[in-house]
Amino acid sequence: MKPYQKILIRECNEPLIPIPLEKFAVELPHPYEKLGAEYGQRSPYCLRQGVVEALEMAQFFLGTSHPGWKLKIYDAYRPVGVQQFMVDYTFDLLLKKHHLTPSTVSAQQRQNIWEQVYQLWAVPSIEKELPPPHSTGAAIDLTLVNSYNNVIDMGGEIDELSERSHPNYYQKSKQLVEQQYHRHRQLLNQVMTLAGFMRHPGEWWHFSLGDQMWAWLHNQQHPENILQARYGRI
Ligand SMILES: C[C@@H](N)C(=O)N[C@H](C)C(=O)O
Ligand SMILES: [Zn+2]
Repeated sequence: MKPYQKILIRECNEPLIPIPLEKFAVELPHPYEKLGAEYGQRSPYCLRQGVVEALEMAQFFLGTSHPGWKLKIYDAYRPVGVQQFMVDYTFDLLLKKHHLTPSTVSAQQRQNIWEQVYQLWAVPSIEKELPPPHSTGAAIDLTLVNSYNNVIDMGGEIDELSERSHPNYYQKSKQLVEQQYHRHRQLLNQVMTLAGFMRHPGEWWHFSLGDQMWAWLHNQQHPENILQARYGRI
């Protein structure tokens, strides 16, 4: 169990609604659907109503400092079944990367690979108190595009299993290009934070508002004003 999963959830029953995609840039086709993940009737481009409103606010803040730039949505709502699919997919990917198969992998190697998987992905738990963040409709993975719709280089890909995914990976770099990556990560964080989101401490692209991770991160910064989560699994 991760520390943020100790946060109590007081479900507010706000609806999951479609993100108005015409206002944003969007990764299409959806990266996990492309891999074969099945979403049923719900689109991955949905979020809780209050989260969609905050996202629109973040986009507004971005446009005021960087005219024409947009948030580029990579992933949002993710049913637990898709979380399971992506966890299994990542495990298989790592097996292949190490030239292993299910029949040749040792118990120790298997455990090391699972540890790597869960460094990046939340556990696909179906327990109500332990929802994977994206299954609450309160988490989003995203990046930035400029006014020519070119994706801004953040010095790493979304979902990359490497040290570069850490938000401050380039913070102390002396290289100009890497300082620029850091500034772009900061810009994304700044507009999202202004709108009320909190960034995942290990992933520059993952933000949430109102879920357990958001409340936990908020409470670390504001121990005088302890919050609970308002969005559980949906
Ligand atoms: C891996 C990335 N897309 C992501 O969303 N990670 C978080 C921790 C998750 O799985 O909820
Ligand atoms: Zn995420």
